[in-house]
Amino acid sequence: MLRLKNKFKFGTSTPSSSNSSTHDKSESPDLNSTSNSSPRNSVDSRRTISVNNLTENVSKLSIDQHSNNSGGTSTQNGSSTAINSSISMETPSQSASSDVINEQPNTTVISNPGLLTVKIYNSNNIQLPIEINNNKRILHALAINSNNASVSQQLLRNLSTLSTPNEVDDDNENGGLNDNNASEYLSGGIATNLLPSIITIPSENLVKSLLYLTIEFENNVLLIEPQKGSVNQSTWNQVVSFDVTKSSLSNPNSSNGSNGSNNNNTGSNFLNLNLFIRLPNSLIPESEKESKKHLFTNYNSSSPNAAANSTNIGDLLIGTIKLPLNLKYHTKQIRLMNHEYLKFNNFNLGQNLSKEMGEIMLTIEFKPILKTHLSIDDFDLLKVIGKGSFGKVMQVVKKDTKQIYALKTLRKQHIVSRMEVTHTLAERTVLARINNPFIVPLKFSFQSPEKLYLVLSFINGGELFWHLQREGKFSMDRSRFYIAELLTALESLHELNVIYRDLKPENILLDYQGHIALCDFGLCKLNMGNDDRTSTFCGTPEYLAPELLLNQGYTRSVDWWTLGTLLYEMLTGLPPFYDDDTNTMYRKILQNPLKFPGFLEGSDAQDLLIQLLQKDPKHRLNDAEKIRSHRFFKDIDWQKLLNKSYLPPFKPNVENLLDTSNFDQEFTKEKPQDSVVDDFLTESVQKQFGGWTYNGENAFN
Ligand SMILES: Nc1ncnc2c1ncn2[C@@H]1O[C@H](COP(=O)(O)OP(=O)(O)OP(=O)(O)O)[C@@H](O)[C@H]1O
Repeated sequence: MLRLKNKFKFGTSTPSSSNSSTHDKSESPDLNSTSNSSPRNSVDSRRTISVNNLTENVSKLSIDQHSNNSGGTSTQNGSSTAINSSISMETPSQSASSDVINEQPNTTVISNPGLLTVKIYNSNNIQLPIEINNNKRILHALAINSNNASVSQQLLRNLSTLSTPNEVDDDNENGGLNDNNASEYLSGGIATNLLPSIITIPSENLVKSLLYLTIEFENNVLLIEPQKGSVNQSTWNQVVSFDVTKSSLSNPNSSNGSNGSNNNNTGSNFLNLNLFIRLPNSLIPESEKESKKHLFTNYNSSSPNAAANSTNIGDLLIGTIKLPLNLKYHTKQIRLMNHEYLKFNNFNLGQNLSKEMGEIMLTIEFKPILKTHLSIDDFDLLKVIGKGSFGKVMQVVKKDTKQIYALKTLRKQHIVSRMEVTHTLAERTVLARINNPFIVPLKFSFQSPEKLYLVLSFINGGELFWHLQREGKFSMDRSRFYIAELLTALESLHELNVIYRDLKPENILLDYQGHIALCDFGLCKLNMGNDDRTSTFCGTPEYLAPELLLNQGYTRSVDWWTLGTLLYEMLTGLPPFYDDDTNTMYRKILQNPLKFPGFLEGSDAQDLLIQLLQKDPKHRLNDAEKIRSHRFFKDIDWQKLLNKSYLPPFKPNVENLLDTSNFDQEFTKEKPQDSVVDDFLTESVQKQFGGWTYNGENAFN
């Protein structure tokens, strides 16, 4: 059975719309009805239900078409105004709402936002973490594709003298020398030594460079290739830049909890460099493919393509550099590192071994940017990549720094008329506060009189929903990896007293490397302490926890129920109580026992699922630390996970940061434009959006 994606946010259509699904909290599902209101195979079968409960009701807001419009820009008057207006978010009409973080009036501005520039000069002594096949033919092919004629000639000469006629080619039992199989194998470890030290790096369009380096900062990943040289020694001469905003302004060492799990300030404050080699498959011995598979970018892919081509296990990770950056307090341009060599380490060679794999020379500079106001004119619009409930999501490039971002636009009038002001502000507030490596980072937010804009890191590996649909289900290892990253994301939200409430594959993106990036914070509930209860009926039908359906009030425990539901769906292909008929599904969630397919019987996963999918929240595994300690995760080193030091088991097919092939063509073929709208909102309505603008300056400690 397959389900299609929910494209509409349930409950955000206009109240007058016949299709409106906005329920008051008192509106609990009619469990006696058998109406097929959410057919599995209809486009809206995975819809999010968003309901404003009475305390969240902002229905007092109205659009006065006749009043004078002076709002909208009034909040963009500089940093102190931005902070003040952020505090004044709790306007009279929202004073009863608890969906506004109680920010401290005396919060200090801790730094300026700015630009981080990394210059990469050259790398030396790069080693390979595996033995490679002594295959002369492949080395020969690489040599003739080399961009360095003299090195190429030298290698070809060396290769001819290194022939070992005694080595027998698999395809030629006579071992004779002929054009097809001429002594393809070299003796001993010659090829392993030759490759790093002699093979030059092809640079013609036809052949990709053997080496490439990914540089990641706050989930923005850039890929660069060397200009010339050998694998062992190459010249890069590349410059890359990153916008620095809130998450990079905090001290990376300040809040790594004692158990290595407190993660509000981990991960994103580091510059991560990963050096890979595109090693031809025929150079990788089968034994190395098996024993070192975790060093390859697609080691555990369960995709049909990977199965069909099991020899393609991806690129090989040579080593990693993880550099903590403390950019606090720099008000002037500063050089943080000047032509320094940093060592690559490989942490995945087993038994807690970390092996040096060579070095690279860098210069790192930080330059504060004092421009405080952004507008749509600061961006070039590249592609439409999605549609949200209140507007488009576009791939854009920031004109000054050339950084690629996702720009989410939200039309104020739609937000107001659908009574979603509180949820919308909550989304911006959570995104600005949170700092977890598996949550899509907010870089900036700004507004015009008609629209709100969120500038987010552009995550282009596709939705987890899409990958799950394509592959049916995921392997145990792959599911564990995603669930572990999501567990830390939910935990960091809970540490901020935020409930997420809408975990589902549609809201989970995969980044360039295959790590999780949780997005869409439109249903978050703020100021929810450990045992605080709320009662808004919202979420997605398949993922609703029993206590939410019973309308008896619920706590943050609903997020652990949804985590269990998601794990079940990843492992089996469907959520645990799935039914085409929504009300039947609700009844099953409330009444049916949890059933497992045979392959899960007796597994650690089954035990964890039983504990997460307890219908009574009192009996549920409700504590992030306890979940982490469950034996399902026994092999996970959580600090290593937070450091993104595990190579993801599946690498999405992404060419580069501009690549939009993982997005629906329905969107990408649309012309990207910021549509002109003629909405008119009163000053009091504009005031509701006062705290929206964010450029890193109003970061809070
Ligand atoms: N940071 C991002 N990088 C890449 N694509 C993104 C990003 N954010 C959103 N998208 C794409 O845009 C689509 C719509 O975005 P989003 O999920 O935030 O909208 P939505 O679910 O309607 O949001 P809302 O519930 O706030 O209306 C996503 O499904 C995703 O494909």
